[in-house]
Amino acid sequence: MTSPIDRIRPAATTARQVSDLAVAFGLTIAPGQPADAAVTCVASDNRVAQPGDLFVALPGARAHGAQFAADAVGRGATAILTDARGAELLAVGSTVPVIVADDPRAILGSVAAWVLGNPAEGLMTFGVTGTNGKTTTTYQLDHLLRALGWTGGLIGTVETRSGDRVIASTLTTPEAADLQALLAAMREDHVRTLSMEVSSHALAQHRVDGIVFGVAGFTNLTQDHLDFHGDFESYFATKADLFTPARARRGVVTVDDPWGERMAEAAQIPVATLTTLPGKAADWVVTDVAPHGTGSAFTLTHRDGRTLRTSTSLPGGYNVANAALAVAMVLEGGSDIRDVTDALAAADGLSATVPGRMEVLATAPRVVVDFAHNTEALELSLAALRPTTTGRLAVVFGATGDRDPGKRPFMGAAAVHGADVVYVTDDDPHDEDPGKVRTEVLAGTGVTDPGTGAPGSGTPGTVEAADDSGSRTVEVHEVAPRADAIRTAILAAGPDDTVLVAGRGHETIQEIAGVDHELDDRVEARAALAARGA
Ligand SMILES: CC(=O)N[C@H]1[C@@H](OP(=O)(O)OP(=O)(O)OC[C@H]2O[C@@H](n3ccc(=O)[nH]c3=O)[C@H](O)[C@@H]2O)O[C@H](CO)[C@@H](O)[C@@H]1O[C@H](C)C(=O)N[C@@H](C)C(=O)N[C@H](CCC(=O)O)C(=O)O
Ligand SMILES: Nc1ncnc2c1ncn2[C@@H]1O[C@H](COP(=O)(O)OP(=O)(O)OP(=O)(O)O)[C@@H](O)[C@H]1O
Repeated sequence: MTSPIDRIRPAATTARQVSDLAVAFGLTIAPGQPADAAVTCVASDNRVAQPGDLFVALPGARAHGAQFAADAVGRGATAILTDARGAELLAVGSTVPVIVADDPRAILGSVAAWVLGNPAEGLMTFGVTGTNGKTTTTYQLDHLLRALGWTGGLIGTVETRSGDRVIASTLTTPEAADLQALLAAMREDHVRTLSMEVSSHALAQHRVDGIVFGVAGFTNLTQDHLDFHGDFESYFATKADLFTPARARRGVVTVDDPWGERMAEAAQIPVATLTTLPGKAADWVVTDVAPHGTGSAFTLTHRDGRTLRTSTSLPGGYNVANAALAVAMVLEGGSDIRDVTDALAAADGLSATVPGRMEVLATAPRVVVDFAHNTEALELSLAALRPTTTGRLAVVFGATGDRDPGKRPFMGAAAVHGADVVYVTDDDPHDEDPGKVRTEVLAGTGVTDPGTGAPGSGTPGTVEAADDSGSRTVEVHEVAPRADAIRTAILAAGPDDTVLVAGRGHETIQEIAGVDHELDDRVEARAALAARGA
C-alpha cells in the first residue's frame, strides 16, 4: 500500500459551470454560499486537490471528506459536492458553491465524467475482473495491444500508466474522481487503449461509473474479500454487475470454474466463453499446451474456426488461462486474427514481465516471488512450480491481519499440500496480533509444534502429506518477522530447491499496528541470496 498522494491528471481541461452541473444531475446548490463557479477537474481527497477542482466530500468509514474541505479550498478547489451531513459540517464559512446530493458516491463517476468531457469514450477499454489473474491478464492485454501498434494505458494493483507517465498504484481500481482524471490525462497523452483491473470493491463503490467497457473479462472466482462482501453470493453478484449493459458492451468469461459458468449465464451482455480444460466446450478453447521456455505454448481456437498458436513466458497452467483471456478479449474487441497472430509472433508471445507475479530472482536455488495471497492462488503457485523443481519446494507466506480470517487455516493446509518445507510468517498484520494470525494459519497445517527454522534448534514440526505421487514428510516452521523467514528459507535451500515467497508480490510497505514499514520481498530475497553467495 502506498500513501494516497500521487495521481496522474490532465494538464488542461475545459471549464464547466457548477450551475450547469446542478441542472444536469438535478441537484441543489446550498443557499448562503456563492451560487456558481467554474470547475475543470474533480478530486475526492483534499491531498490531491488542485486549483479549479470540484472537491467531492464523501462520507466514509473513517472520516467525512467535508472535514478536509477547507484544506481542499485552500489548495484551489472552486466548488464542493457533498451530502446533507457534509453540508452541515461545512455550514460555517464555505467560500465556494456547495452542491448537495443524497448519495454523492453514487453519482461521483458520472459527475467526474461530465466535468472532464467523458474521457473514456475516446479509448478502446478492456476491463478485467475475477479473484485471481486480473493484474497478470491486464499486463498481457497491454503487451498485445502495444504489439498491435496502439499506445496503451494501464490501471491496476501494481502501477498506473498513461503514455510515459507511470506511478505506483494506491488501489487496484482508483476512486472515481481519480479514475476520470486519469482517463482525461490519457486522452492528452494520445493513449488509444486501456487495460484495466476492475475490483469487486470498485464495482460496489461506483468507482467505474462513467465507463462502459468495450470488452469485459472474467478470470475466476474463489474465496476472498468476504469480510467486505459478506458471503459468496454477494461477492458473485458484485462481479456480475460488470457484465451488464451499464458497464460493458461485450464480455469474455473463463468457464474453467463453476462460477464462470454461472457468470456466463447471468451476463446481460453478449459474452463469449473461454476454457482451458481439455474436452470442455466453449466459444474459445485452449488446446495443445506444451512447455515453452519458462512458460507454455498453446493453441486458441474459436468455434467458428479462427485459430492461432502463441505462448506465455509465465509458468503454470493458470497463466495459460490469463494469456488466453487477454488474446480472446482483444479478438472479441474486433481485432483481426491475422493481425493478432503477426503481432504476437513479433512480440515473443504474451511475454510481459509482471512485477511480483511469478517473478524469478535466482535459479540455483530457484527463488520466486509471487503475489499468491489466498488459498487457491497459493495452491496453484505451488502446483505450477512443482514439475520443474528437482529438489525440495519451500514456501514462505503468512495471512493478512484484520482481513478474512476464515481463509487462514485453508492457506496453511494448502501450503502443506503443495510444499516440502513450509515457513509460516507475517503478511500485513494491520491491527491484529501477528502471533495470533500465524497460529490460525498453523492450525491448518496440522502442526502444533513448528520448528523455528534455525539450524540446530531441534527437530522441526513435521506432518505427513499425501498426494498422487505418494506421501511426503513436510517440515513446518514458524519464523517472524518476515524478512527473517525469507532469509532463513533461502539460506537453508539446496541448489536444486525452489523457494516460493508468496503473498506480497510487488508490495513495498508492511503495515503493523498503523505504522508503515518498508518491506519488499524481492529486496529481502536478493539480500539473502547475496549472503548465501558470501
Ligand atoms: C472499503 C474501502 O474500499 N474503503 C475505501 C474508501 O474508504 P472510506 O469510504 O471509508 O473513506 P474514509 O477513509 O473514511 O474517508 C472518507 C473520505 O474522506 C477523504 N479523505 C480522507 C482522509 C484525508 O486525509 N483526506 C480526505 O480527503 C477520502 O478520500 C474519502 O473520500 O475510500 C478511501 C479513499 O479512497 C479508500 O482509501 C478506502 O480503501 C481502503 C483503504 C481499502 O483498503 N480498500 C481496499 C479494500 C480496496 O478497495 N481494494 C480493492 C482491491 C481488492 C482486491 O481485489 O484485492 C481495490 O480496488 O483496491
Ligand atoms: N488465472 C489464475 N487463476 C488462479 N490463480 C491465479 C491466476 N492468475 C494468477 N494467479 C495467482 O494469483 C496471484 C495474483 O495474480 P494477479 O496479481 O494477476 O491477480 P489479481 O486478480 O490482480 O490479484 P489481486 O486482486 O489480489 O491484486 C498470482 O501471484 C498467482 O499466484
